[in-house]
Amino acid sequence: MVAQGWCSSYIKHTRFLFELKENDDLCRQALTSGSFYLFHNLSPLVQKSGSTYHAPAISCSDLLKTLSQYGKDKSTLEESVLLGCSDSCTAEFALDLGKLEQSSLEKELSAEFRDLSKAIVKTDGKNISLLSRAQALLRWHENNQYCSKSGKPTQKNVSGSKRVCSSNGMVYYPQMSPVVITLVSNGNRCLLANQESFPPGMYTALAGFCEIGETLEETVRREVAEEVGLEVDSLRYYGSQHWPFPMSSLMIACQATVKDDKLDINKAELKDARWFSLEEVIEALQVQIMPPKMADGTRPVWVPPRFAIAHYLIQEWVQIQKTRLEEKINI
Ligand SMILES: NC(=O)C1=CN([C@@H]2O[C@H](COP(=O)(O)OP(=O)(O)OC[C@H]3O[C@@H](n4cnc5c(N)ncnc54)[C@H](OP(=O)(O)O)[C@@H]3O)[C@@H](O)[C@H]2O)C=CC1
Ligand SMILES: [Mg+2]
Repeated sequence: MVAQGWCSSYIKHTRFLFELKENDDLCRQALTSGSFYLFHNLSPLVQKSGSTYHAPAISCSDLLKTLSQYGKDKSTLEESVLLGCSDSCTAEFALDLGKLEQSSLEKELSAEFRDLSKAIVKTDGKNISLLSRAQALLRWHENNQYCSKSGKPTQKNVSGSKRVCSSNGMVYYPQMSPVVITLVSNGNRCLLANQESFPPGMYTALAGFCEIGETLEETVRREVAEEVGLEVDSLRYYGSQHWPFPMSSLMIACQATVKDDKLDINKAELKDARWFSLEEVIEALQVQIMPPKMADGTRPVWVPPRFAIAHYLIQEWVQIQKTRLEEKINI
């Protein structure tokens, strides 16, 4: 039985979504009463309110009215992917209208399609995870329209939780690549690195993709050795985050310690890596994103902003250092 009407608990929501994913007819029905987050060639539709962006949820009836202006009908709704549901169990979908003319759509919807990597800085937390998930799912469908074995088209189920090859029945599920992000500390300093591709002045924890067959612990040890030539001594899991750029990754964040502190930087991977004191890290956390150049032409060091798990990993390290210092004073 699908959960009906008002439901508030996490379990009810989860079961409701499970049924929508499994049952095409139910999901088709949910499309006709759902709400929609719209994209245009993977750029989300956002509305500006003050200095922040908000992603509007468009009702099915409003969407159908808009689509009718372009000669489209409710069959277009089936190109959507299921994202989740509201507190009142209204199914939420994402739909990419990239085939329609962007500027006229923006006018019609009184909102703009913005590149997610730029819009994310000004978007509120709940909308960030929703849009990240939506973009990753839409991108995965766009990139997996053919079976890699038969070369024949794959078909999306209604919710978009999988695609099936029309000729050999192979099932494809949306993928994300596991990536470890590790804040290495040698006691009272932590290691932050900068890559050629980063915005100027941005330093962050060491990151690297997991290789096939590796455990997370092995990836952390390998990446730290590969990038800065250090042996990890101890390791602790901190938390995780879905990261949509450039493709979909699951960022797994860890705190690690090393005994040695002599860096041997792999210049093919990193532009720079440095040990930072507690005071330097506190200062970097306070610098705005993309700060202007200083008088000497360089930029102050800054760290990833609040939408990136790296920010919280670095903040946690600061908190631990402060607690240690307080404990020392109290002894
Ligand atoms: N959310 C956050 O707080 C942060 C997120 N990140 C993210 O972490 C990710 C990984 O960091 P990075 O230092 O670049 O990783 P790596 O150190 O693993 O280096 C990237 C290289 O690994 C190769 N690679 C191996 N597997 C993959 C795969 N599945 N997808 C893409 N490339 C792969 C590619 O090499 P080749 O080009 O030779 O194929 C790529 O250039 C980045 O996507 C970055 O955006 C990073 C820091 C903070
Ligand atoms: Mg790396």
